[in-house]
Amino acid sequence: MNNKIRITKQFDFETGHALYGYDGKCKNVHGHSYKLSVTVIGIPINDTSNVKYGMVIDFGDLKKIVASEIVDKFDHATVFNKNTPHIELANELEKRGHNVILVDYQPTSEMMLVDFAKKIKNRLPNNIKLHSLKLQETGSSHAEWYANDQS
Ligand SMILES: Nc1nc2c(c(=O)[nH]1)N=C([C@H](O)[C@H](O)COP(=O)(O)OP(=O)(O)OP(=O)(O)O)CN2
Ligand SMILES: [Zn+2]
Repeated sequence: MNNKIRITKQFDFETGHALYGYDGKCKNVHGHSYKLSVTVIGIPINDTSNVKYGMVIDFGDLKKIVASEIVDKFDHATVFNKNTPHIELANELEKRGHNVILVDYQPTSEMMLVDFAKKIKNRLPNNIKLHSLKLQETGSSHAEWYANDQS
């Protein structure tokens, strides 16, 4: 029987951002201890001679993908929307040796998830699908991306 199983790994990273044009305190540069949960779905490997026997994907291999695409880049970096005047601040910080990420979206939890989903999907083997992502920004706020919600 082909039992589809979802597996989840959680990642942590510390990232700064600012919401340009926002009407609240998050228009200021500030940071979060983000928690990202990545859930993939697939059929556990059924070949007893495969070193990954019984696994959908080795948690370690999932970690390598998410670390290289997201955690290693976003941890201790500050994210700015490059289509706003924050580009000047970003350029100045970069000039002074700070770790800056320029994106072409407002760096809310929602839009970061859209970016992360695309990056992770591009790296997964064909037989494994991205099921969902959860990005926890504060103790009381998180956003979720579900493959089934996308049209
Ligand atoms: N839909 C969204 N709303 C807000 C986002 C976001 O990404 N998506 N982001 C922010 C700020 O960046 C920041 O995260 C503040 O969030 P908030 O939950 O309001 O944080 P507080 O600590 O002020 O909330 P408490 O109610 O005190 O827990 C704003 N909105
Ligand atoms: Zn914030």
